[in-house]
Amino acid sequence: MTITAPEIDQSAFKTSAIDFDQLAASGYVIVPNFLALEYCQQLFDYAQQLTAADWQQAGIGRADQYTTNTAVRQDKIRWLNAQATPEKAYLDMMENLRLQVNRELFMGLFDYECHLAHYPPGAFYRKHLDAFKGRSNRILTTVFYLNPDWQDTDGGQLVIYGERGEVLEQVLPEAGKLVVFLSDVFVHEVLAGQRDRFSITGWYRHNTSVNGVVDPTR
Ligand SMILES: O=C(O)CCC(=O)C(=O)O
Ligand SMILES: [Fe+2]
Repeated sequence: MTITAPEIDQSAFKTSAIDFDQLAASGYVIVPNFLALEYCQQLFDYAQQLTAADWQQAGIGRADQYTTNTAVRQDKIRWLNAQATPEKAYLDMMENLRLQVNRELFMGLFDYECHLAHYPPGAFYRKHLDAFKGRSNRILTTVFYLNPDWQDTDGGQLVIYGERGEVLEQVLPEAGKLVVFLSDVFVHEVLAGQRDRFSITGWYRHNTSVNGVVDPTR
């Protein structure tokens, strides 16, 4: 079954349909034109005008286990928050999607965190899982791409691997495309590209707070 997201308010982006049956059956789904290019361009332009001070070197691990390791990943990131208008529009859109996923697949997703990512030419992110079974509350990964006119020859593919290490998908980071997958199931990597590559990566999470102490988000 396929449903279309209702528009939640004027500021929210209008999104196109996601095939929830496909997500349920294979654990991932790729939606080529999730968001209309005009909205995508707004996010792309916003990312372009950010300055060096707005970005941080991406790291690995969370909270006290956080380290930066440029042999593993070389992107720069910026966590989104609702204070900046284009960031809020994206967060609203993904909140809307959270409610849809819970309605369609009963996943009990509790919240969402996401960051912009900038991979300069040559930057990569080696094979990894976003979550380890039982050790993370990250349930569902979303990656949304902002890059207009991205060509095969630009590289920068997201490669998604299956259980036996076989390549399931090679995804070009084209503007408007959304990829959703189970965070603790699919090993994936970002290949080096020829151009600056912009995306928004996020995670829907379960609530693992204990005695009212909320699990750290990052
Ligand atoms: O940008 C992508 O295609 C994937 C990024 C990723 O794997 C991550 O940030 O964990
Ligand atoms: Fe990842």
